[in-house]
Amino acid sequence: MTQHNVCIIGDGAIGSLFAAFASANDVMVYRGMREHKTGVKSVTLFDGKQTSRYAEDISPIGTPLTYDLVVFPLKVYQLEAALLQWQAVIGDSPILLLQNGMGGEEIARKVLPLQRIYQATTSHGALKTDHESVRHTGMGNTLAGRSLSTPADLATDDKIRTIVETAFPPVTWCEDIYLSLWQKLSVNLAINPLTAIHDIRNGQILAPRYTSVLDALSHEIAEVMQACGLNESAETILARIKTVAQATADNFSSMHQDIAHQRQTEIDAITGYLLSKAASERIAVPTNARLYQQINQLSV
Ligand SMILES: NC(=O)C1=CN([C@@H]2O[C@H](COP(=O)(O)OP(=O)(O)OC[C@H]3O[C@@H](n4cnc5c(N)ncnc54)[C@H](OP(=O)(O)O)[C@@H]3O)[C@@H](O)[C@H]2O)C=CC1
Ligand SMILES: CC(C)(CO)C(=O)C(=O)O
Repeated sequence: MTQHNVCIIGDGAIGSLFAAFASANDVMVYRGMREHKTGVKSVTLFDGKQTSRYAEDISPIGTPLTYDLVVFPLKVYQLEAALLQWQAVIGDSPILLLQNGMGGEEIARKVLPLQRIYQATTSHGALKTDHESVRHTGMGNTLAGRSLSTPADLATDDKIRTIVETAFPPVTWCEDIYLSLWQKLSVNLAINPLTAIHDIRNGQILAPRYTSVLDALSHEIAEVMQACGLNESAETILARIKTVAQATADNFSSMHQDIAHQRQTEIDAITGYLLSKAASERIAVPTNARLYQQINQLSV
């Protein structure tokens, strides 16, 4: 059996988790590190096992190599700089964008017009406890698929699917990853800003005082999704938001944590993305616009 090699850019929480899973599943893992950075040395998995094996740390001025897959598990706002920095080293290797929020594909396509681009979003939880350690805080699932702007190629698509399924299980391979990303976005559009603004846990948005804002958000999101050619009703969106809020009731959302720790939020890739789609489709989204403004007021 051929051993696949995967390069993972950065040593963030999710990237380190991906690397730990991949090396435990016999995938050869290279790590794309910023120059002069030593990086994460140990990942504690959900079952308590510790792991961290990298074939090699590579740098953006290293020798170009073709990888079976290069994973970019970064924030959308870090993506353009990272792609520009790493493009010479990764050559024409297929890439996997792994983040919350939208807009990553458009950014990647501008920098790498001919690259094969795959996309993913995960519900695993991972936390960097210090600059050398990452902890797997919640078992999840990863949705992945070929991006809209990448033409189908059965053999390559199958190979990438096998690599992602082997490296980072469990994976749901999506024939329409654009729809799956939008469905995840619809959840983040409600839970993330509301929990950050009101300083509450995810489950608390189910209280009666948030009923009308959830309803308004769901209707606005549905209208924009429908204008983008996606057949989603406000009722389906609202039900999905409530299901995730219930399932993650005790968690603080990533945006809540970003605001609490005075870090840059992902609001531009979440609500900002919806606002830009709404503007081009001439759809009014006042509730989302208000949350966007409130998050920006809270941000550093
Ligand atoms: N953590 C979690 O539990 C979850 C996260 N996600 C999503 O996954 C994405 C990644 O999140 P997360 O892992 O938490 O974020 P992190 O901030 O932990 O990871 C990003 C990493 O990328 C590195 N990086 C950025 N630019 C470059 C570059 N040019 N070259 C090399 N490394 C670079 C950063 O390094 P540096 O610190 O040096 O800038 C950092 O280590 C986000 O969209 C998040 O919303 C989704 C589900 C759960
Ligand atoms: C699904 C949710 C809301 C879970 O906390 C999330 O993705 C996040 O916090 O960014």
